Amino acid sequence: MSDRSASSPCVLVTGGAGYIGSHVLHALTDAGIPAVTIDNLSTGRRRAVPGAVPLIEGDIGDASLLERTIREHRVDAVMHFAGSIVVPESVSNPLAYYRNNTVNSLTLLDTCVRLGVGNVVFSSTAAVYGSPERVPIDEETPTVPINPYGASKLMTERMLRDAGAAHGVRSVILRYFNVAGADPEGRTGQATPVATHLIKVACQALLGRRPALSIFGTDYPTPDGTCIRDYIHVSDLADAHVLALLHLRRGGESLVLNCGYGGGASVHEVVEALERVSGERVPATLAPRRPGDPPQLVAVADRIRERLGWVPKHDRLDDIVRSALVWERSLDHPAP
Ligand SMILES: NC(=O)c1ccc[n+]([C@@H]2O[C@H](COP(=O)([O-])OP(=O)(O)OC[C@H]3O[C@@H](n4cnc5c(N)ncnc54)[C@H](O)[C@@H]3O)[C@@H](O)[C@H]2O)c1
Ligand SMILES: O=c1ccn([C@@H]2O[C@H](COP(=O)(O)OP(=O)(O)O[C@H]3O[C@H](CO)[C@@H](O)[C@H](O)[C@H]3O)[C@@H](O)[C@H]2O)c(=O)[nH]1
Repeated sequence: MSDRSASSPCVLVTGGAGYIGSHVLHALTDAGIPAVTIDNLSTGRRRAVPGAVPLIEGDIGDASLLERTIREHRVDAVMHFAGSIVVPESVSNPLAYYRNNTVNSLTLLDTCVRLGVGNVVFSSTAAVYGSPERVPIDEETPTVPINPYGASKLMTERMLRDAGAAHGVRSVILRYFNVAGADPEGRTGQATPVATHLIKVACQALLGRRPALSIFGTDYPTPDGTCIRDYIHVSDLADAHVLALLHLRRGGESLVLNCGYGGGASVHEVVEALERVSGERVPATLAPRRPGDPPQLVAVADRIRERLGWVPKHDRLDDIVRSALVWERSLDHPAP
Protein backbone atom coordinates (compact mmCIF):
# COMPACT_ATOMS: atom_id res chain seq x y z
CA MET A 1 0.00 0.00 0.00
CA SER A 2 1.38 3.43 -0.94
CA ASP A 3 1.93 6.19 1.60
CA ARG A 4 -0.87 8.19 0.02
CA SER A 5 -3.43 5.39 0.27
CA ALA A 6 -2.35 4.75 3.86
CA SER A 7 -3.09 8.34 4.82
CA SER A 8 -6.19 9.41 2.90
CA PRO A 9 -9.43 7.65 2.08
CA CYS A 10 -10.00 6.49 -1.43
CA VAL A 11 -12.96 6.61 -3.80
CA LEU A 12 -13.95 3.45 -5.67
CA VAL A 13 -14.96 4.35 -9.22
CA THR A 14 -16.83 1.57 -11.01
CA GLY A 15 -16.57 1.71 -14.80
CA GLY A 16 -13.56 4.06 -14.73
CA ALA A 17 -12.25 2.80 -18.09
CA GLY A 18 -15.38 4.06 -19.85
CA TYR A 19 -16.18 7.39 -21.45
CA ILE A 20 -17.52 9.38 -18.49
CA GLY A 21 -15.75 7.41 -15.74
CA SER A 22 -12.33 8.05 -17.29
CA HIS A 23 -12.96 11.81 -17.39
CA VAL A 24 -13.93 11.67 -13.73
CA LEU A 25 -10.76 9.72 -12.88
CA HIS A 26 -8.72 12.48 -14.54
CA ALA A 27 -10.66 15.14 -12.62
CA LEU A 28 -10.08 13.28 -9.33
CA THR A 29 -6.39 12.86 -10.10
CA ASP A 30 -6.11 16.56 -11.00
CA ALA A 31 -7.74 17.38 -7.63
CA GLY A 32 -5.32 15.08 -5.76
CA ILE A 33 -8.09 12.71 -4.63
CA PRO A 34 -7.00 9.04 -4.42
CA ALA A 35 -9.11 6.64 -6.49
CA VAL A 36 -9.23 3.00 -7.53
CA THR A 37 -11.35 1.60 -10.34
CA ILE A 38 -13.00 -1.73 -11.08
CA ASP A 39 -13.87 -2.27 -14.75
CA ASN A 40 -14.53 -5.44 -16.72
CA LEU A 41 -13.41 -3.69 -19.94
CA SER A 42 -16.60 -4.78 -21.72
CA THR A 43 -16.80 -1.35 -23.37
CA GLY A 44 -14.00 0.46 -21.54
CA ARG A 45 -10.33 0.73 -22.46
CA ARG A 46 -7.35 0.15 -20.23
CA ARG A 47 -5.51 3.18 -21.60
CA ALA A 48 -8.35 5.55 -20.68
CA VAL A 49 -7.45 5.08 -16.99
CA PRO A 50 -4.86 7.59 -15.69
CA GLY A 51 -1.53 5.93 -14.82
CA ALA A 52 -1.78 6.89 -11.14
CA VAL A 53 -5.08 5.03 -10.65
CA PRO A 54 -5.06 1.27 -9.96
CA LEU A 55 -7.29 -0.55 -12.47
CA ILE A 56 -8.75 -3.79 -11.14
CA GLU A 57 -10.04 -5.81 -14.04
CA GLY A 58 -13.20 -7.51 -12.83
CA ASP A 59 -16.94 -7.40 -12.56
CA ILE A 60 -18.96 -5.37 -10.09
CA GLY A 61 -21.31 -8.33 -9.74
CA ASP A 62 -18.45 -10.07 -7.88
CA ALA A 63 -19.15 -9.25 -4.22
CA SER A 64 -15.88 -10.72 -2.95
CA LEU A 65 -13.85 -8.59 -5.39
CA LEU A 66 -15.77 -5.51 -4.25
CA GLU A 67 -15.18 -6.40 -0.61
CA ARG A 68 -11.43 -6.98 -1.11
CA THR A 69 -11.04 -3.73 -3.02
CA ILE A 70 -12.95 -1.67 -0.46
CA ARG A 71 -10.88 -3.09 2.41
CA GLU A 72 -7.47 -2.96 0.71
CA HIS A 73 -7.86 0.61 -0.55
CA ARG A 74 -9.62 2.05 2.50
CA VAL A 75 -12.58 3.09 0.36
CA ASP A 76 -14.98 5.57 2.00
CA ALA A 77 -17.00 6.52 -1.09
CA VAL A 78 -18.19 4.99 -4.35
CA MET A 79 -18.84 6.60 -7.72
CA HIS A 80 -20.91 4.17 -9.71
CA PHE A 81 -20.62 4.41 -13.52
CA ALA A 82 -20.39 0.74 -14.56
CA GLY A 83 -23.41 -0.30 -16.57
CA SER A 84 -24.95 -0.94 -19.96
CA ILE A 85 -26.06 2.15 -21.81
CA VAL A 86 -27.57 1.43 -25.24
CA VAL A 87 -31.31 2.17 -25.16
CA PRO A 88 -32.43 0.02 -28.18
CA GLU A 89 -30.37 -2.90 -26.85
CA SER A 90 -32.22 -2.54 -23.53
CA VAL A 91 -35.49 -2.95 -25.43
CA SER A 92 -34.37 -6.11 -27.25
CA ASN A 93 -32.52 -7.62 -24.27
CA PRO A 94 -34.12 -6.13 -21.14
CA LEU A 95 -33.05 -8.77 -18.66
CA ALA A 96 -29.38 -8.16 -19.44
CA TYR A 97 -29.99 -4.51 -18.56
CA TYR A 98 -31.76 -5.31 -15.31
CA ARG A 99 -28.88 -7.67 -14.46
CA ASN A 100 -26.04 -5.30 -15.20
CA ASN A 101 -27.65 -2.04 -14.13
CA THR A 102 -29.97 -3.10 -11.33
CA VAL A 103 -28.82 -6.46 -9.91
CA ASN A 104 -25.14 -5.48 -9.97
CA SER A 105 -25.97 -2.14 -8.35
CA LEU A 106 -27.75 -4.09 -5.62
CA THR A 107 -24.62 -6.17 -5.03
CA LEU A 108 -22.53 -3.01 -4.88
CA LEU A 109 -24.91 -1.24 -2.52
CA ASP A 110 -25.26 -4.28 -0.30
CA THR A 111 -21.48 -4.50 -0.02
CA CYS A 112 -21.27 -0.80 0.81
CA VAL A 113 -23.84 -1.20 3.59
CA ARG A 114 -22.09 -4.27 5.03
CA LEU A 115 -18.68 -2.55 5.04
CA GLY A 116 -19.93 0.84 6.22
CA VAL A 117 -19.21 2.79 3.01
CA GLY A 118 -21.80 5.52 3.38
CA ASN A 119 -21.18 7.86 0.42
CA VAL A 120 -22.40 7.05 -3.10
CA VAL A 121 -22.43 9.17 -6.26
CA PHE A 122 -24.61 7.49 -8.88
CA SER A 123 -24.75 7.96 -12.68
CA SER A 124 -28.41 8.25 -13.49
CA THR A 125 -30.02 9.59 -16.61
CA ALA A 126 -32.69 11.87 -18.00
CA ALA A 127 -34.16 8.63 -19.37
CA VAL A 128 -35.83 8.19 -15.94
CA TYR A 129 -38.24 10.99 -16.94
CA GLY A 130 -39.40 9.19 -20.08
CA SER A 131 -41.18 11.57 -22.41
CA PRO A 132 -42.37 14.31 -20.05
CA GLU A 133 -45.28 16.54 -20.89
CA ARG A 134 -43.57 19.71 -19.74
CA VAL A 135 -40.14 21.00 -20.74
CA PRO A 136 -37.80 22.12 -19.22
CA ILE A 137 -37.66 19.24 -16.78
CA ASP A 138 -37.01 19.81 -13.08
CA GLU A 139 -36.12 17.11 -10.57
CA GLU A 140 -39.70 16.86 -9.29
CA THR A 141 -41.01 15.84 -12.71
CA PRO A 142 -42.63 12.39 -12.44
CA THR A 143 -40.26 9.56 -13.32
CA VAL A 144 -41.97 7.43 -15.95
CA PRO A 145 -39.25 5.72 -17.99
CA ILE A 146 -40.29 4.49 -21.42
CA ASN A 147 -37.58 1.86 -21.91
CA PRO A 148 -35.84 -0.82 -19.80
CA TYR A 149 -32.62 1.23 -19.68
CA GLY A 150 -34.37 4.10 -17.90
CA ALA A 151 -36.30 1.69 -15.68
CA SER A 152 -33.13 -0.20 -14.71
CA LYS A 153 -31.49 3.05 -13.59
CA LEU A 154 -34.60 4.28 -11.77
CA MET A 155 -34.63 1.08 -9.72
CA THR A 156 -31.12 1.85 -8.51
CA GLU A 157 -32.23 5.35 -7.56
CA ARG A 158 -35.01 3.76 -5.51
CA MET A 159 -32.59 1.35 -3.81
CA LEU A 160 -30.34 4.25 -2.89
CA ARG A 161 -33.25 6.15 -1.38
CA ASP A 162 -34.44 3.16 0.62
CA ALA A 163 -30.91 2.25 1.76
CA GLY A 164 -30.51 5.86 2.81
CA ALA A 165 -33.60 5.68 5.01
CA ALA A 166 -32.78 2.29 6.49
CA HIS A 167 -28.97 2.30 6.71
CA GLY A 168 -27.91 5.94 6.52
CA VAL A 169 -26.19 5.67 3.14
CA ARG A 170 -26.02 9.17 1.68
CA SER A 171 -26.07 9.59 -2.09
CA VAL A 172 -25.90 12.15 -4.85
CA ILE A 173 -27.93 10.92 -7.79
CA LEU A 174 -26.84 12.73 -10.95
CA ARG A 175 -29.33 12.61 -13.80
CA TYR A 176 -27.27 13.30 -16.90
CA PHE A 177 -28.82 14.87 -19.96
CA ASN A 178 -26.87 14.49 -23.24
CA VAL A 179 -23.20 14.03 -22.44
CA ALA A 180 -20.78 14.96 -25.22
CA GLY A 181 -17.31 16.29 -25.99
CA ALA A 182 -13.91 15.18 -24.77
CA ASP A 183 -11.16 16.13 -22.35
CA PRO A 184 -9.73 19.49 -23.55
CA GLU A 185 -6.22 18.12 -22.89
CA GLY A 186 -6.90 15.16 -25.17
CA ARG A 187 -6.29 12.56 -22.45
CA THR A 188 -9.55 10.68 -22.99
CA GLY A 189 -12.78 10.79 -24.96
CA GLN A 190 -15.55 8.62 -26.32
CA ALA A 191 -13.78 5.71 -27.96
CA THR A 192 -16.31 3.05 -28.84
CA PRO A 193 -16.38 2.72 -32.65
CA VAL A 194 -20.03 1.57 -32.69
CA ALA A 195 -21.32 4.93 -31.51
CA THR A 196 -24.94 6.03 -31.67
CA HIS A 197 -24.72 9.46 -29.98
CA LEU A 198 -25.37 12.39 -32.32
CA ILE A 199 -22.20 14.47 -31.82
CA LYS A 200 -19.87 11.49 -32.09
CA VAL A 201 -21.66 10.14 -35.18
CA ALA A 202 -21.63 13.60 -36.81
CA CYS A 203 -17.85 13.87 -36.20
CA GLN A 204 -17.32 10.43 -37.75
CA ALA A 205 -19.35 11.46 -40.81
CA LEU A 206 -17.42 14.72 -41.15
CA LEU A 207 -14.13 12.80 -41.08
CA GLY A 208 -15.36 10.34 -43.73
CA ARG A 209 -15.37 7.48 -41.22
CA ARG A 210 -18.98 6.70 -42.03
CA PRO A 211 -20.85 7.56 -45.19
CA ALA A 212 -23.26 10.13 -43.70
CA LEU A 213 -25.15 11.26 -40.64
CA SER A 214 -28.81 10.27 -40.70
CA ILE A 215 -30.95 13.05 -39.24
CA PHE A 216 -33.72 11.15 -37.52
CA GLY A 217 -36.93 13.09 -38.04
CA THR A 218 -37.53 16.62 -39.36
CA ASP A 219 -41.23 16.87 -38.51
CA TYR A 220 -41.07 17.29 -34.73
CA PRO A 221 -42.98 20.14 -33.08
CA THR A 222 -39.79 22.21 -32.67
CA PRO A 223 -38.73 25.42 -34.49
CA ASP A 224 -36.66 23.61 -37.16
CA GLY A 225 -38.46 20.24 -36.96
CA THR A 226 -35.53 18.29 -35.41
CA CYS A 227 -35.23 17.08 -31.79
CA ILE A 228 -33.83 19.35 -29.11
CA ARG A 229 -31.46 18.14 -26.40
CA ASP A 230 -29.49 19.69 -23.52
CA TYR A 231 -25.87 18.83 -24.38
CA ILE A 232 -23.44 18.91 -21.46
CA HIS A 233 -19.64 18.84 -21.85
CA VAL A 234 -18.22 15.72 -20.22
CA SER A 235 -15.51 17.72 -18.41
CA ASP A 236 -18.13 19.94 -16.74
CA LEU A 237 -19.96 16.76 -15.76
CA ALA A 238 -16.72 15.35 -14.33
CA ASP A 239 -16.30 18.50 -12.19
CA ALA A 240 -19.85 18.00 -10.88
CA HIS A 241 -18.86 14.53 -9.69
CA VAL A 242 -15.88 15.84 -7.75
CA LEU A 243 -18.12 18.45 -6.10
CA ALA A 244 -20.72 15.78 -5.29
CA LEU A 245 -18.04 13.65 -3.62
CA LEU A 246 -16.78 16.60 -1.56
CA HIS A 247 -20.37 17.40 -0.56
CA LEU A 248 -20.88 13.86 0.76
CA ARG A 249 -17.50 13.77 2.50
CA ARG A 250 -18.43 16.99 4.30
CA GLY A 251 -21.51 15.18 5.63
CA GLY A 252 -23.93 16.78 3.14
CA GLU A 253 -27.43 15.40 2.68
CA SER A 254 -28.60 13.14 -0.14
CA LEU A 255 -29.44 14.96 -3.37
CA VAL A 256 -31.02 14.27 -6.75
CA LEU A 257 -29.62 16.65 -9.37
CA ASN A 258 -30.18 17.20 -13.05
CA CYS A 259 -26.95 17.60 -15.01
CA GLY A 260 -27.43 19.88 -17.99
CA TYR A 261 -27.11 23.56 -18.81
CA GLY A 262 -30.81 24.41 -19.01
CA GLY A 263 -30.65 25.21 -22.72
CA GLY A 264 -31.27 23.12 -25.80
CA ALA A 265 -29.87 22.63 -29.28
CA SER A 266 -31.59 20.95 -32.20
CA VAL A 267 -30.01 18.31 -34.40
CA HIS A 268 -29.66 20.91 -37.18
CA GLU A 269 -28.00 23.35 -34.75
CA VAL A 270 -25.49 20.68 -33.71
CA VAL A 271 -24.61 20.02 -37.35
CA GLU A 272 -24.26 23.76 -38.03
CA ALA A 273 -21.96 24.16 -35.01
CA LEU A 274 -19.73 21.35 -36.21
CA GLU A 275 -19.57 22.85 -39.71
CA ARG A 276 -18.78 26.27 -38.21
CA VAL A 277 -15.88 25.08 -36.05
CA SER A 278 -14.41 22.80 -38.72
CA GLY A 279 -15.10 24.83 -41.86
CA GLU A 280 -16.20 21.56 -43.46
CA ARG A 281 -19.51 19.98 -44.46
CA VAL A 282 -21.13 17.18 -42.50
CA PRO A 283 -22.54 14.74 -45.05
CA ALA A 284 -26.11 14.20 -43.85
CA THR A 285 -29.31 12.61 -45.08
CA LEU A 286 -32.84 13.15 -43.80
CA ALA A 287 -34.26 9.98 -42.29
CA PRO A 288 -37.49 8.93 -40.58
CA ARG A 289 -37.94 9.47 -36.85
CA ARG A 290 -36.04 7.05 -34.60
CA PRO A 291 -38.57 5.19 -32.42
CA GLY A 292 -38.73 6.40 -28.82
CA ASP A 293 -37.11 9.83 -29.33
CA PRO A 294 -38.94 12.55 -27.32
CA PRO A 295 -39.04 15.88 -29.23
CA GLN A 296 -37.38 17.90 -26.44
CA LEU A 297 -35.32 17.05 -23.35
CA VAL A 298 -34.01 20.13 -21.60
CA ALA A 299 -33.11 20.32 -17.90
CA VAL A 300 -34.01 22.82 -15.29
CA ALA A 301 -30.44 22.92 -14.02
CA ASP A 302 -30.55 25.41 -11.15
CA ARG A 303 -30.40 22.94 -8.28
CA ILE A 304 -26.94 21.57 -9.09
CA ARG A 305 -25.50 25.09 -9.22
CA GLU A 306 -27.16 26.04 -5.93
CA ARG A 307 -26.41 22.87 -3.99
CA LEU A 308 -22.92 22.06 -5.25
CA GLY A 309 -21.71 25.50 -6.34
CA TRP A 310 -21.11 24.02 -9.79
CA VAL A 311 -20.01 26.52 -12.42
CA PRO A 312 -19.67 25.06 -15.91
CA LYS A 313 -16.63 26.06 -17.96
CA HIS A 314 -17.40 24.54 -21.37
CA ASP A 315 -21.06 25.35 -21.92
CA ARG A 316 -20.84 26.69 -25.47
CA LEU A 317 -22.05 24.24 -28.08
CA ASP A 318 -19.09 25.17 -30.29
CA ASP A 319 -16.66 24.16 -27.53
CA ILE A 320 -18.43 20.84 -27.05
CA VAL A 321 -18.39 19.88 -30.72
CA ARG A 322 -14.83 21.20 -31.22
CA SER A 323 -13.47 19.01 -28.41
CA ALA A 324 -15.38 16.01 -29.76
CA LEU A 325 -13.92 16.57 -33.23
CA VAL A 326 -10.35 17.00 -31.98
CA TRP A 327 -10.70 13.74 -30.06
CA GLU A 328 -12.25 11.92 -33.02
CA ARG A 329 -9.36 12.98 -35.25
CA SER A 330 -6.90 11.53 -32.72
CA LEU A 331 -8.46 8.05 -32.88
CA ASP A 332 -6.77 5.61 -35.18
CA HIS A 333 -9.66 3.23 -35.68
CA PRO A 334 -12.23 3.78 -38.42
CA ALA A 335 -15.94 3.71 -37.64
CA PRO A 336 -17.88 0.67 -38.90
N1 LIG B 1 -23.13 8.55 -22.14
C1 LIG B 1 -24.27 9.17 -21.84
O1 LIG B 1 -24.74 10.03 -22.59
C2 LIG B 1 -24.97 8.84 -20.55
C3 LIG B 1 -26.17 9.53 -20.27
C4 LIG B 1 -26.82 9.25 -19.07
C5 LIG B 1 -26.27 8.35 -18.16
N2 LIG B 1 -25.11 7.69 -18.45
C6 LIG B 1 -24.59 6.74 -17.47
O2 LIG B 1 -23.22 7.01 -17.23
C7 LIG B 1 -22.51 5.81 -16.94
C8 LIG B 1 -21.26 5.73 -17.80
O3 LIG B 1 -21.63 5.80 -19.16
P1 LIG B 1 -20.53 5.90 -20.32
O4 LIG B 1 -21.12 6.69 -21.42
O5 LIG B 1 -19.22 6.30 -19.76
O6 LIG B 1 -20.49 4.38 -20.81
P2 LIG B 1 -19.24 3.42 -21.11
O7 LIG B 1 -19.81 2.19 -21.75
O8 LIG B 1 -18.17 4.16 -21.85
O9 LIG B 1 -18.71 3.09 -19.65
C9 LIG B 1 -19.19 2.05 -18.85
C10 LIG B 1 -17.99 1.36 -18.23
O10 LIG B 1 -18.45 0.36 -17.32
C11 LIG B 1 -17.77 -0.86 -17.58
N3 LIG B 1 -18.68 -1.93 -17.15
C12 LIG B 1 -19.91 -2.22 -17.64
N4 LIG B 1 -20.46 -3.22 -16.93
C13 LIG B 1 -19.56 -3.57 -15.98
C14 LIG B 1 -19.55 -4.54 -14.93
N5 LIG B 1 -20.59 -5.37 -14.73
N6 LIG B 1 -18.47 -4.62 -14.12
C15 LIG B 1 -17.41 -3.79 -14.31
N7 LIG B 1 -17.37 -2.86 -15.28
C16 LIG B 1 -18.43 -2.75 -16.10
C17 LIG B 1 -17.44 -0.83 -19.07
O11 LIG B 1 -16.35 -1.66 -19.44
C18 LIG B 1 -17.12 0.65 -19.28
O12 LIG B 1 -15.77 0.93 -19.04
C19 LIG B 1 -23.50 4.67 -17.18
O13 LIG B 1 -23.98 4.22 -15.92
C20 LIG B 1 -24.62 5.31 -17.98
O14 LIG B 1 -25.85 4.69 -17.73
C21 LIG B 1 -24.45 7.92 -19.63
O1 LIG C 1 -27.22 9.39 -35.90
C1 LIG C 1 -27.99 10.10 -35.20
C2 LIG C 1 -28.00 10.05 -33.78
C3 LIG C 1 -28.92 10.84 -33.10
N1 LIG C 1 -29.76 11.66 -33.77
C4 LIG C 1 -30.71 12.49 -33.01
O2 LIG C 1 -29.99 13.27 -32.10
C5 LIG C 1 -30.69 13.43 -30.88
C6 LIG C 1 -29.82 12.96 -29.73
O3 LIG C 1 -29.64 11.54 -29.84
P1 LIG C 1 -28.52 10.73 -29.02
O4 LIG C 1 -27.22 11.45 -29.12
O5 LIG C 1 -28.58 9.31 -29.49
O6 LIG C 1 -29.00 10.87 -27.51
P2 LIG C 1 -30.41 10.56 -26.83
O7 LIG C 1 -31.17 9.56 -27.58
O8 LIG C 1 -31.07 11.89 -26.58
O9 LIG C 1 -29.99 9.89 -25.45
C7 LIG C 1 -28.90 10.39 -24.63
O10 LIG C 1 -29.36 11.36 -23.76
C8 LIG C 1 -30.33 10.93 -22.82
C9 LIG C 1 -30.71 12.07 -21.93
O11 LIG C 1 -31.21 13.16 -22.64
C10 LIG C 1 -29.73 9.84 -21.96
O12 LIG C 1 -30.73 9.36 -21.11
C11 LIG C 1 -29.26 8.69 -22.84
O13 LIG C 1 -28.61 7.74 -22.00
C12 LIG C 1 -28.29 9.23 -23.86
O14 LIG C 1 -27.92 8.19 -24.75
C13 LIG C 1 -31.98 12.62 -31.04
O15 LIG C 1 -32.99 13.48 -31.45
C14 LIG C 1 -31.67 11.66 -32.18
O16 LIG C 1 -32.80 11.32 -32.95
C15 LIG C 1 -29.76 11.74 -35.15
O17 LIG C 1 -30.53 12.47 -35.76
N2 LIG C 1 -28.87 10.94 -35.83
